[in-house]
Amino acid sequence: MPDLHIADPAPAMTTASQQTSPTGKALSIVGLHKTYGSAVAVDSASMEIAAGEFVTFLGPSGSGKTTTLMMVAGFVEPDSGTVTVGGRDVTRLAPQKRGFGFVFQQYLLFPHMTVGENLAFPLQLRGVPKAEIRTRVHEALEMAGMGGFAGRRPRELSGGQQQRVALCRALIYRPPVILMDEPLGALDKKLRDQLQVEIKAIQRELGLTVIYVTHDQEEALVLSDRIAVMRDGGIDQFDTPRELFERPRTPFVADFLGAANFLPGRVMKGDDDATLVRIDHGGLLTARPHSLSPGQQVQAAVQPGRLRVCAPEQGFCTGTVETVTYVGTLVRTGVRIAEDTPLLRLEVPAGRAPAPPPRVGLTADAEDINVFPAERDG
Ligand SMILES: Nc1ncnc2c1ncn2[C@@H]1O[C@H](COP(=O)(O)OP(=O)(O)OP(=O)(O)O)[C@@H](O)[C@H]1O
Repeated sequence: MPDLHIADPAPAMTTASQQTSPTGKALSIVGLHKTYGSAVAVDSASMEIAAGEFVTFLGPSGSGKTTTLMMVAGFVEPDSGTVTVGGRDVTRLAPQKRGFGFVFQQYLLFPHMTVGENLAFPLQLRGVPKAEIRTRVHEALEMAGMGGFAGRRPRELSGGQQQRVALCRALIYRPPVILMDEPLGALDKKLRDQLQVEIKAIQRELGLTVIYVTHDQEEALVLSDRIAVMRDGGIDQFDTPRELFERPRTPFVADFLGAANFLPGRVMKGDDDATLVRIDHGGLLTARPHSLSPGQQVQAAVQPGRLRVCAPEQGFCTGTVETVTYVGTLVRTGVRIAEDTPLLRLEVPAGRAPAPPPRVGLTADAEDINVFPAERDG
Protein backbone atom coordinates (compact mmCIF):
# COMPACT_ATOMS: atom_id res chain seq x y z
CA MET A 1 0.00 0.00 0.00
CA PRO A 2 1.65 3.26 -1.04
CA ASP A 3 1.97 5.71 1.82
CA LEU A 4 0.74 9.21 1.25
CA HIS A 5 2.53 12.21 2.60
CA ILE A 6 0.16 15.06 1.99
CA ALA A 7 0.18 17.84 4.52
CA ASP A 8 -2.63 20.37 4.70
CA PRO A 9 -1.77 23.16 2.33
CA ALA A 10 -0.57 26.03 4.49
CA PRO A 11 -2.99 28.97 4.65
CA ALA A 12 -0.47 31.14 2.82
CA MET A 13 -0.25 28.62 -0.01
CA THR A 14 -1.89 30.05 -3.11
CA THR A 15 -3.22 27.26 -5.26
CA ALA A 16 -2.34 27.31 -8.93
CA SER A 17 -5.97 27.59 -9.94
CA GLN A 18 -6.22 30.92 -8.13
CA GLN A 19 -3.61 32.37 -10.46
CA THR A 20 -5.46 31.70 -13.69
CA SER A 21 -7.88 33.83 -15.63
CA PRO A 22 -11.40 34.28 -14.32
CA THR A 23 -12.75 32.18 -17.20
CA GLY A 24 -11.26 29.08 -15.53
CA LYS A 25 -9.22 28.36 -18.64
CA ALA A 26 -5.65 27.71 -17.58
CA LEU A 27 -4.19 27.13 -20.99
CA SER A 28 -5.25 27.22 -24.64
CA ILE A 29 -3.37 25.65 -27.51
CA VAL A 30 -4.60 26.69 -30.94
CA GLY A 31 -3.33 25.11 -34.16
CA LEU A 32 0.18 24.28 -32.92
CA HIS A 33 2.11 22.97 -35.89
CA LYS A 34 5.69 21.80 -36.27
CA THR A 35 7.55 20.23 -39.17
CA TYR A 36 11.13 18.99 -39.33
CA GLY A 37 12.14 19.07 -43.01
CA SER A 38 9.25 17.43 -44.80
CA ALA A 39 8.11 15.42 -41.74
CA VAL A 40 5.18 16.71 -39.73
CA ALA A 41 5.97 16.23 -36.03
CA VAL A 42 2.81 17.96 -34.73
CA ASP A 43 -0.19 18.58 -36.95
CA SER A 44 -2.31 21.58 -35.88
CA ALA A 45 -2.90 20.49 -32.28
CA SER A 46 -5.61 22.44 -30.44
CA MET A 47 -7.10 22.09 -26.97
CA GLU A 48 -8.44 24.02 -24.01
CA ILE A 49 -7.23 23.00 -20.56
CA ALA A 50 -9.20 24.09 -17.50
CA ALA A 51 -7.63 25.34 -14.29
CA GLY A 52 -6.98 22.44 -11.94
CA GLU A 53 -7.18 19.88 -14.72
CA PHE A 54 -4.74 16.97 -15.16
CA VAL A 55 -4.26 16.42 -18.87
CA THR A 56 -2.06 13.73 -20.41
CA PHE A 57 -0.61 13.44 -23.90
CA LEU A 58 -0.66 9.72 -24.59
CA GLY A 59 0.58 7.98 -27.71
CA PRO A 60 3.19 5.66 -29.14
CA SER A 61 6.79 6.66 -29.68
CA GLY A 62 7.13 9.39 -32.31
CA SER A 63 3.49 10.51 -32.15
CA GLY A 64 4.43 14.09 -31.25
CA LYS A 65 3.82 14.19 -27.49
CA THR A 66 7.14 15.69 -26.44
CA THR A 67 7.25 18.13 -29.35
CA THR A 68 3.79 19.43 -28.39
CA LEU A 69 4.83 19.77 -24.74
CA MET A 70 8.08 21.50 -25.72
CA MET A 71 6.16 24.02 -27.84
CA VAL A 72 3.90 24.74 -24.85
CA ALA A 73 7.03 25.07 -22.68
CA GLY A 74 8.80 27.32 -25.16
CA PHE A 75 11.80 25.07 -25.84
CA VAL A 76 10.63 24.36 -29.41
CA GLU A 77 9.35 27.14 -31.65
CA PRO A 78 6.13 26.27 -33.50
CA ASP A 79 5.80 26.94 -37.26
CA SER A 80 2.33 28.27 -36.51
CA GLY A 81 -0.26 28.32 -33.74
CA THR A 82 -0.52 29.95 -30.33
CA VAL A 83 -0.17 29.09 -26.65
CA THR A 84 -2.21 31.20 -24.23
CA VAL A 85 -1.87 30.99 -20.44
CA GLY A 86 -4.64 32.52 -18.34
CA GLY A 87 -5.60 34.71 -21.31
CA ARG A 88 -2.01 35.86 -22.03
CA ASP A 89 -0.38 34.91 -25.35
CA VAL A 90 3.01 33.40 -24.45
CA THR A 91 3.84 31.87 -27.85
CA ARG A 92 6.89 34.06 -28.42
CA LEU A 93 8.09 34.20 -24.79
CA ALA A 94 11.25 32.46 -23.57
CA PRO A 95 10.57 29.35 -21.41
CA GLN A 96 11.63 31.01 -18.15
CA LYS A 97 9.23 33.90 -18.79
CA ARG A 98 6.20 31.62 -19.18
CA GLY A 99 6.26 30.73 -15.49
CA PHE A 100 5.67 27.00 -15.91
CA GLY A 101 7.08 24.35 -13.61
CA PHE A 102 8.92 21.47 -15.27
CA VAL A 103 9.56 17.87 -14.24
CA PHE A 104 11.47 15.68 -16.68
CA GLN A 105 12.54 12.05 -16.73
CA GLN A 106 16.06 13.11 -15.76
CA TYR A 107 15.81 14.74 -12.37
CA LEU A 108 18.12 17.64 -13.28
CA LEU A 109 18.91 18.49 -9.67
CA PHE A 110 22.09 20.48 -9.01
CA PRO A 111 24.51 17.82 -7.69
CA HIS A 112 26.65 20.21 -5.63
CA MET A 113 23.66 21.62 -3.72
CA THR A 114 21.74 19.96 -0.90
CA VAL A 115 18.07 19.11 -1.35
CA GLY A 116 17.12 22.24 0.60
CA GLU A 117 19.39 24.42 -1.55
CA ASN A 118 18.00 22.86 -4.73
CA LEU A 119 14.51 23.85 -3.64
CA ALA A 120 15.51 27.29 -2.40
CA PHE A 121 17.27 28.17 -5.66
CA PRO A 122 14.22 29.01 -7.83
CA LEU A 123 12.85 31.14 -4.99
CA GLN A 124 16.16 33.00 -4.53
CA LEU A 125 16.13 33.76 -8.26
CA ARG A 126 12.71 35.32 -7.81
CA GLY A 127 13.87 37.44 -4.87
CA VAL A 128 11.67 35.74 -2.26
CA PRO A 129 12.72 36.80 1.28
CA LYS A 130 14.91 34.33 3.22
CA ALA A 131 12.39 33.55 5.99
CA GLU A 132 9.68 32.77 3.46
CA ILE A 133 12.06 30.55 1.49
CA ARG A 134 12.75 28.54 4.67
CA THR A 135 9.01 28.06 5.30
CA ARG A 136 8.22 27.11 1.73
CA VAL A 137 11.09 24.63 1.42
CA HIS A 138 9.98 23.01 4.66
CA GLU A 139 6.33 22.84 3.52
CA ALA A 140 7.21 21.39 0.13
CA LEU A 141 9.45 18.68 1.58
CA GLU A 142 6.85 17.72 4.17
CA MET A 143 4.22 17.48 1.44
CA ALA A 144 6.37 15.07 -0.56
CA GLY A 145 7.28 12.96 2.47
CA MET A 146 10.89 14.18 2.32
CA GLY A 147 10.91 16.13 5.59
CA GLY A 148 14.18 14.68 6.91
CA PHE A 149 16.16 15.03 3.68
CA ALA A 150 16.88 18.77 3.38
CA GLY A 151 20.59 18.37 4.18
CA ARG A 152 21.33 15.51 1.78
CA ARG A 153 22.87 15.84 -1.65
CA PRO A 154 21.09 14.33 -4.70
CA ARG A 155 23.62 11.47 -5.01
CA GLU A 156 22.65 10.36 -1.49
CA LEU A 157 19.04 9.82 -2.60
CA SER A 158 17.31 6.99 -4.46
CA GLY A 159 15.78 7.61 -7.91
CA GLY A 160 12.29 7.90 -6.44
CA GLN A 161 13.46 10.35 -3.78
CA GLN A 162 15.27 12.46 -6.38
CA GLN A 163 12.11 12.57 -8.48
CA ARG A 164 10.10 13.67 -5.43
CA VAL A 165 12.58 16.51 -4.90
CA ALA A 166 12.30 17.44 -8.60
CA LEU A 167 8.53 17.55 -8.19
CA CYS A 168 8.86 19.77 -5.10
CA ARG A 169 11.16 22.10 -7.02
CA ALA A 170 8.56 22.44 -9.78
CA LEU A 171 5.81 23.15 -7.24
CA ILE A 172 7.64 25.51 -4.95
CA TYR A 173 7.14 28.74 -6.83
CA ARG A 174 3.49 27.88 -7.45
CA PRO A 175 3.44 27.96 -11.22
CA PRO A 176 0.09 28.22 -12.97
CA VAL A 177 0.81 25.11 -15.01
CA ILE A 178 3.24 22.22 -14.44
CA LEU A 179 4.62 20.33 -17.43
CA MET A 180 5.88 16.79 -16.88
CA ASP A 181 7.60 14.67 -19.55
CA GLU A 182 7.70 10.97 -18.59
CA PRO A 183 8.77 11.89 -15.03
CA LEU A 184 8.48 8.31 -13.80
CA GLY A 185 10.02 6.69 -16.88
CA ALA A 186 13.30 5.78 -15.16
CA LEU A 187 11.73 4.19 -12.08
CA ASP A 188 10.70 0.58 -11.45
CA LYS A 189 7.04 -0.42 -11.63
CA LYS A 190 6.38 -0.48 -7.89
CA LEU A 191 7.85 2.97 -7.32
CA ARG A 192 6.06 4.30 -10.39
CA ASP A 193 2.72 3.09 -9.03
CA GLN A 194 3.45 4.69 -5.67
CA LEU A 195 4.53 8.03 -7.12
CA GLN A 196 1.52 8.11 -9.45
CA VAL A 197 -0.74 8.01 -6.41
CA GLU A 198 1.31 10.72 -4.70
CA ILE A 199 1.43 13.01 -7.74
CA LYS A 200 -2.33 12.68 -8.19
CA ALA A 201 -2.98 13.41 -4.51
CA ILE A 202 -0.75 16.51 -4.50
CA GLN A 203 -2.29 17.73 -7.76
CA ARG A 204 -5.82 17.40 -6.30
CA GLU A 205 -4.87 18.88 -2.96
CA LEU A 206 -3.32 22.01 -4.46
CA GLY A 207 -5.65 22.26 -7.48
CA LEU A 208 -2.68 22.20 -9.87
CA THR A 209 -3.01 22.30 -13.63
CA VAL A 210 -0.76 19.61 -15.07
CA ILE A 211 0.18 18.54 -18.59
CA TYR A 212 1.81 15.15 -18.49
CA VAL A 213 3.45 13.08 -21.22
CA THR A 214 3.52 9.29 -21.19
CA HIS A 215 3.29 6.33 -23.55
CA ASP A 216 1.92 4.15 -20.74
CA GLN A 217 -1.87 3.74 -20.99
CA GLU A 218 -2.31 2.62 -17.40
CA GLU A 219 -0.37 5.59 -16.06
CA ALA A 220 -2.48 7.95 -18.17
CA LEU A 221 -5.71 6.37 -16.92
CA VAL A 222 -4.66 6.55 -13.25
CA LEU A 223 -3.60 10.19 -13.37
CA SER A 224 -5.70 12.05 -15.88
CA ASP A 225 -8.93 14.00 -15.93
CA ARG A 226 -8.62 14.02 -19.72
CA ILE A 227 -6.26 12.33 -22.15
CA ALA A 228 -5.22 13.51 -25.61
CA VAL A 229 -4.52 10.35 -27.60
CA MET A 230 -1.88 11.24 -30.19
CA ARG A 231 -0.99 9.49 -33.43
CA ASP A 232 1.30 10.68 -36.23
CA GLY A 233 1.43 14.22 -34.86
CA GLY A 234 -2.35 14.60 -34.58
CA ILE A 235 -4.80 14.27 -31.71
CA ASP A 236 -7.19 11.38 -32.44
CA GLN A 237 -9.38 12.11 -29.43
CA PHE A 238 -9.22 14.38 -26.37
CA ASP A 239 -11.58 13.03 -23.74
CA THR A 240 -12.07 11.58 -20.28
CA PRO A 241 -10.65 8.09 -19.68
CA ARG A 242 -14.17 6.70 -19.54
CA GLU A 243 -15.26 8.21 -22.86
CA LEU A 244 -12.07 7.00 -24.52
CA PHE A 245 -12.86 3.51 -23.30
CA GLU A 246 -16.58 3.47 -23.93
CA ARG A 247 -16.78 5.62 -27.04
CA PRO A 248 -13.51 5.58 -28.90
CA ARG A 249 -13.77 7.71 -32.03
CA THR A 250 -11.18 5.86 -34.08
CA PRO A 251 -10.00 2.24 -34.32
CA PHE A 252 -6.61 3.49 -33.14
CA VAL A 253 -8.06 4.77 -29.84
CA ALA A 254 -10.10 1.55 -29.40
CA ASP A 255 -6.93 -0.46 -29.91
CA PHE A 256 -4.45 1.71 -27.99
CA LEU A 257 -6.58 2.13 -24.86
CA GLY A 258 -8.95 -0.82 -24.97
CA ALA A 259 -6.80 -3.38 -26.81
CA ALA A 260 -9.96 -4.03 -28.82
CA ASN A 261 -10.71 -7.07 -30.98
CA PHE A 262 -11.74 -6.07 -34.52
CA LEU A 263 -14.34 -7.98 -36.52
CA PRO A 264 -14.69 -6.97 -40.17
CA GLY A 265 -18.20 -6.93 -41.64
CA ARG A 266 -20.89 -4.97 -43.47
CA VAL A 267 -23.68 -2.73 -42.13
CA MET A 268 -27.12 -4.26 -42.66
CA LYS A 269 -29.20 -1.63 -40.97
CA GLY A 270 -28.65 1.39 -38.77
CA ASP A 271 -31.00 3.65 -36.84
CA ASP A 272 -30.97 5.78 -33.69
CA ASP A 273 -31.09 2.72 -31.45
CA ALA A 274 -28.56 0.32 -32.91
CA THR A 275 -26.35 -0.70 -35.80
CA LEU A 276 -26.81 -4.16 -37.24
CA VAL A 277 -23.66 -5.66 -38.74
CA ARG A 278 -23.16 -8.95 -40.59
CA ILE A 279 -19.64 -9.98 -39.72
CA ASP A 280 -17.47 -11.68 -42.34
CA HIS A 281 -16.87 -14.83 -40.32
CA GLY A 282 -20.17 -15.19 -38.50
CA GLY A 283 -23.71 -13.91 -38.24
CA LEU A 284 -25.43 -10.71 -37.21
CA LEU A 285 -24.30 -8.56 -34.34
CA THR A 286 -26.03 -5.60 -32.78
CA ALA A 287 -23.82 -2.65 -31.87
CA ARG A 288 -24.21 0.91 -30.61
CA PRO A 289 -25.90 3.37 -32.97
CA HIS A 290 -23.48 5.03 -35.41
CA SER A 291 -24.01 7.20 -38.48
CA LEU A 292 -23.24 4.49 -41.00
CA SER A 293 -25.11 3.45 -44.15
CA PRO A 294 -26.32 -0.01 -45.07
CA GLY A 295 -23.79 -1.81 -47.24
CA GLN A 296 -20.82 0.07 -45.74
CA GLN A 297 -17.73 -2.02 -44.94
CA VAL A 298 -16.90 -1.67 -41.26
CA GLN A 299 -14.94 -3.04 -38.35
CA ALA A 300 -16.79 -3.84 -35.12
CA ALA A 301 -14.57 -3.35 -32.06
CA VAL A 302 -15.05 -5.20 -28.75
CA GLN A 303 -12.69 -5.07 -25.79
CA PRO A 304 -11.41 -8.38 -24.36
CA GLY A 305 -13.20 -7.73 -21.06
CA ARG A 306 -16.54 -7.25 -22.80
CA LEU A 307 -16.53 -10.28 -25.09
CA ARG A 308 -18.25 -13.36 -23.60
CA VAL A 309 -18.36 -17.05 -24.29
CA CYS A 310 -21.85 -18.54 -24.85
CA ALA A 311 -23.49 -21.57 -26.43
CA PRO A 312 -22.51 -21.80 -30.11
CA GLU A 313 -26.08 -21.19 -31.37
CA GLN A 314 -26.44 -18.05 -29.22
CA GLY A 315 -23.38 -16.11 -30.36
CA PHE A 316 -22.83 -13.74 -33.28
CA CYS A 317 -20.06 -16.11 -34.31
CA THR A 318 -18.50 -19.38 -33.26
CA GLY A 319 -14.91 -20.34 -32.81
CA THR A 320 -12.45 -22.75 -31.26
CA VAL A 321 -10.71 -22.10 -27.97
CA GLU A 322 -6.99 -22.24 -28.70
CA THR A 323 -5.38 -20.71 -25.62
CA VAL A 324 -6.27 -20.35 -21.94
CA THR A 325 -3.83 -18.41 -19.76
CA TYR A 326 -4.17 -17.65 -16.08
CA VAL A 327 -2.77 -14.18 -15.33
CA GLY A 328 -3.20 -13.64 -11.60
CA THR A 329 -6.88 -12.94 -11.04
CA LEU A 330 -7.74 -12.99 -14.77
CA VAL A 331 -8.11 -15.72 -17.33
CA ARG A 332 -7.19 -14.80 -20.90
CA THR A 333 -8.78 -16.95 -23.57
CA GLY A 334 -7.92 -16.91 -27.28
CA VAL A 335 -10.65 -17.97 -29.72
CA ARG A 336 -10.10 -18.56 -33.45
CA ILE A 337 -13.20 -17.90 -35.57
CA ALA A 338 -11.65 -18.57 -38.98
CA GLU A 339 -8.36 -19.60 -40.46
CA ASP A 340 -5.98 -16.72 -41.22
CA THR A 341 -7.77 -14.34 -38.82
CA PRO A 342 -6.18 -13.10 -35.59
CA LEU A 343 -7.16 -14.82 -32.34
CA LEU A 344 -10.00 -13.01 -30.60
CA ARG A 345 -9.01 -12.22 -27.03
CA LEU A 346 -11.34 -12.57 -24.04
CA GLU A 347 -10.57 -11.63 -20.45
CA VAL A 348 -12.65 -13.02 -17.60
CA PRO A 349 -12.15 -12.85 -13.80
CA ALA A 350 -10.61 -16.21 -12.81
CA GLY A 351 -13.46 -17.19 -10.47
CA ARG A 352 -16.03 -16.72 -13.21
CA ALA A 353 -14.25 -18.45 -16.06
CA PRO A 354 -16.17 -21.57 -17.07
CA ALA A 355 -14.11 -24.44 -18.45
CA PRO A 356 -14.94 -23.77 -22.10
CA PRO A 357 -15.55 -26.57 -24.54
CA PRO A 358 -13.31 -26.29 -27.58
CA ARG A 359 -16.21 -25.01 -29.74
CA VAL A 360 -17.89 -21.89 -28.34
CA GLY A 361 -20.14 -19.01 -29.33
CA LEU A 362 -19.09 -15.39 -28.77
CA THR A 363 -21.35 -12.55 -27.73
CA ALA A 364 -21.27 -9.04 -26.24
CA ASP A 365 -23.79 -6.38 -25.25
CA ALA A 366 -24.70 -3.92 -27.99
CA GLU A 367 -23.45 -0.94 -25.95
CA ASP A 368 -20.02 -2.56 -25.68
CA ILE A 369 -19.56 -2.81 -29.46
CA ASN A 370 -18.32 0.20 -31.43
CA VAL A 371 -18.35 0.22 -35.22
CA PHE A 372 -15.90 2.09 -37.47
CA PRO A 373 -15.80 2.50 -41.24
CA ALA A 374 -13.23 0.07 -42.63
CA GLU A 375 -9.99 1.80 -43.53
CA ARG A 376 -9.57 1.97 -47.30
CA ASP A 377 -6.70 0.16 -48.98
CA GLY A 378 -5.99 -1.67 -45.74
N1 LIG B 1 14.78 17.95 -33.31
C1 LIG B 1 14.17 17.13 -34.19
N2 LIG B 1 14.61 17.02 -35.46
C2 LIG B 1 14.01 16.21 -36.35
N3 LIG B 1 12.92 15.47 -36.06
C3 LIG B 1 12.44 15.52 -34.83
C4 LIG B 1 13.04 16.35 -33.82
N4 LIG B 1 12.32 16.20 -32.67
C5 LIG B 1 11.33 15.32 -32.94
N5 LIG B 1 11.39 14.92 -34.23
C6 LIG B 1 10.48 13.97 -34.89
O1 LIG B 1 9.16 14.40 -34.66
C7 LIG B 1 8.30 13.30 -34.40
C8 LIG B 1 7.63 13.46 -33.04
O2 LIG B 1 8.62 13.33 -32.03
P1 LIG B 1 8.29 13.43 -30.47
O3 LIG B 1 9.58 13.35 -29.73
O4 LIG B 1 7.45 14.62 -30.24
O5 LIG B 1 7.42 12.12 -30.25
P2 LIG B 1 6.99 11.45 -28.88
O6 LIG B 1 5.57 11.05 -29.08
O7 LIG B 1 7.29 12.34 -27.74
O8 LIG B 1 7.91 10.16 -28.86
P3 LIG B 1 8.65 9.42 -27.60
O9 LIG B 1 7.56 8.78 -26.78
O10 LIG B 1 9.51 8.41 -28.30
O11 LIG B 1 9.43 10.46 -26.86
C9 LIG B 1 9.17 12.06 -34.51
O12 LIG B 1 9.02 11.50 -35.80
C10 LIG B 1 10.57 12.58 -34.29
O13 LIG B 1 11.51 11.78 -34.96
